[in-house]
Amino acid sequence: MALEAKNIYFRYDRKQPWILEDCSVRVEKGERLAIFAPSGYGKTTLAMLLAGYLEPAKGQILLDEKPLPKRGICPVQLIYQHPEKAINPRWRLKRVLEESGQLREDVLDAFGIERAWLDRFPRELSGGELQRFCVARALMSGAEYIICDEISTMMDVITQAQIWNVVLKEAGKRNMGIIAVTHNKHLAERIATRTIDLSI
Ligand SMILES: Nc1ncnc2c1ncn2[C@@H]1O[C@H](COP(=O)(O)OP(=O)(O)OP(=O)(O)O)[C@@H](O)[C@H]1O
Repeated sequence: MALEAKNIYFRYDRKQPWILEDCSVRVEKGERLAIFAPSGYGKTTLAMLLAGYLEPAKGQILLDEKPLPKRGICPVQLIYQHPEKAINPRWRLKRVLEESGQLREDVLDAFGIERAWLDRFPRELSGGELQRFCVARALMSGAEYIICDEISTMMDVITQAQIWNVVLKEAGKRNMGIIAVTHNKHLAERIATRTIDLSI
C-alpha cells in the first residue's frame, strides 16, 4: 500500500529545462515523509503531481500500483500553502464541507472550528482560521494520504504545534500516509518518520 511518483519528469514550459527530472518518491501508508528543499526546487510542483492536479510529461503517479482515480473524492488530498486558493469563494463553508466528505464534530472541535464559521464565506475568516478549516476538511474526506504543502506558515508557533498534533493523532488512528512539504528542518524532524532533500 503506497503512493508513488515513479521516474517522473515535469516542466511547465517545453522550452524550459525540467523542474523534476527522473524523480521518484514513495510513501507507504502509515509513513510520514517530509520533503525538504530550498525555494524553487519543485516541492509544490511535486505535491501537485502526487495529488493528481498536474500530469507528469513522463513517468507515473501510482496509488497501490494503479493510477489515481479520476472521479469522486480523491484518496490523496492536497492542503495548500494558500487556503484561499483551495476553496470556492462563492460558497459558504457549510456547503464546502457537504461537498467534500463526512462532517465530524470531533475533528471540528479538535481544530477549534466554531460552528458559526460554517455560515460564513471563505473571505470572512482569517488566513489561519481558513487553513484550520482546510486541514479539517481534508481529514474528513476519508483520504488515505494527505499532502501538506507548507500548511502552517501563516500560524503562530502554538497554533502550528496544535494543528500538527491533531493531524498526527488522526493520521496515526487511521494509518494514513503523510507527505509534508517544508523549508523548516526542525518541523520536518519533529513530524516525519523519514525526510528527503530534493536539492541533493
Ligand atoms: N504555474 C507555473 N508556471 C510556470 N512556472 C512555474 C509555475 N509554478 C511554479 N513554477 C516554477 O517552477 C519552479 C518550481 O516551483 P515550486 O513552486 O514547485 O517550487 P518550491 O520548491 O515549492 O518553491 P517554494 O519553496 O518557494 O514554494 C520555480 O522555478 C517556479 O518559478
